[in-house]
Amino acid sequence: MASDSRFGRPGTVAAGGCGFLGEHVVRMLLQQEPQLRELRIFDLHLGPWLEELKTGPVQVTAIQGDVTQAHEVAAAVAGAHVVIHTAGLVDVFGKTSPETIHEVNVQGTRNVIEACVQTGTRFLVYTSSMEVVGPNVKGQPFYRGNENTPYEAVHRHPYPCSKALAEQLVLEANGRKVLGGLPLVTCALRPTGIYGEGHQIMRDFYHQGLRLGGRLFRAIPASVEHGRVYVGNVAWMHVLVARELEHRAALMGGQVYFCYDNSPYKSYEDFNMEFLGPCGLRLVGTHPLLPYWLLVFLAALNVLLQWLLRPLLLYAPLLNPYTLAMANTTFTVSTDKARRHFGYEPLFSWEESRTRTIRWVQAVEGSAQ
Ligand SMILES: NC(=O)c1ccc[n+]([C@@H]2O[C@H](COP(=O)([O-])OP(=O)(O)OC[C@H]3O[C@@H](n4cnc5c(N)ncnc54)[C@H](O)[C@@H]3O)[C@@H](O)[C@H]2O)c1
Ligand SMILES: C[C@@H](CO)CCC[C@@H](C)[C@H]1CC[C@H]2[C@@H]3[C@H](O)C=C4C[C@@H](O)CC[C@]4(C)[C@H]3CC[C@]12C
Repeated sequence: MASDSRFGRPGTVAAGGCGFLGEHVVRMLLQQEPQLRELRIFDLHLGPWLEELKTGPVQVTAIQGDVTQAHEVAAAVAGAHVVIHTAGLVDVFGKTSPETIHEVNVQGTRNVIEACVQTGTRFLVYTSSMEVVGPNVKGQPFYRGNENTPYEAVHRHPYPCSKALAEQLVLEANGRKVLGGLPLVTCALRPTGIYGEGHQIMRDFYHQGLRLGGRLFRAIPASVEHGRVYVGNVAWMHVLVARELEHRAALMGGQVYFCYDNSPYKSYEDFNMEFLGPCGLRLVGTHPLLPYWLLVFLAALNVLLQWLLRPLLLYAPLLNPYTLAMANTTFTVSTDKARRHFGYEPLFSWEESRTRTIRWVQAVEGSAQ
């Protein structure tokens, strides 16, 4: 099949295309890629919204499959031009075993790479994470750093460990010969905390606020900056990379890029209030209402409760030692590498990202007003 974009781009695979980010990637591809002829959406759980896509000009195929099953991945990837791999298990709450996280995130990514090599797919875009860098186990701040900022990237938690290993596999695969003898071109994108329509944790905070009578209580100092990026801009960056990898293989192959936009630098809680505030919630306190040692104690208690209750039920609250450390450690990026390498500019301004997110929270059932 011709891979010259003048004749239309043959198959694009969106692995994990039914997830929070994946759905935005799929919709962005359909909106912003006039050359797209065929889109395969590969996911363990297919969403009902896929049906509406099947009537458009692009041939959309939904494939229910598991990235841990090499043959299923190979069948989905065969003959495709590019794979955008956003499939993964995002779990920092102890819902899933470390073995399963490793299996899906690391072995799953290995299967995607091998599928590209065996079937002759030349371009692979991988969704990595800021957590490949940090925050590290020492809780050292990463203040407006870029892709070259020195930082001791040491992790113990299964999720960042799996993302780091998978990213390494993807970068090492750059240049491998695929079926037909041409080199594989790979690239990893590292979003910070993504927000926007469909963000489950934002939904959880909103519901928690409603349960607490329209209030949330400050737990993290306002001075701790946490990197956030709008889902539409993350999706746009994936689409641009998928498009440009072919033309700028020498420059972009084997590279990592932080995902960034013009979202403001704020603490995790203050940032959430940009959306939850206009939906009727209030963040109580200018300083943390509980002393840090008590939060550490409660986080440790939650781990104990999770362990004790495991035979009976899954207890996975937002607060645990890892999420507390993440929320309490400054980690923000400031970079223009994506602009320099492939002309990325955010598609959505901060105002638009904010408005869209607020509209979505307002539409989430039940309003505080
Ligand atoms: N959400 C964030 O803030 C954030 C930040 C940085 C990086 N990321 C990365 O972005 C990617 C997408 O994250 P998300 O927030 O959209 O998560 P998500 O859970 O909403 O989406 C992941 C998708 O992968 C699919 N999936 C899971 N296991 C699978 C398997 N075995 N086989 C096939 N599909 C499987 C899920 O069904 C889901 O549709 C992940 O790789 C994650 O590590 C997310
Ligand atoms: C102590 C609580 C008081 O309100 C606040 C807890 C907040 C945490 C639940 C979240 C703080 C930072 C978040 C993570 C961060 O945004 C980046 C991530 C990277 C990505 O690859 C997956 C999601 C996440 C780990 C994200 C998860 C939720 C937080 C830990």
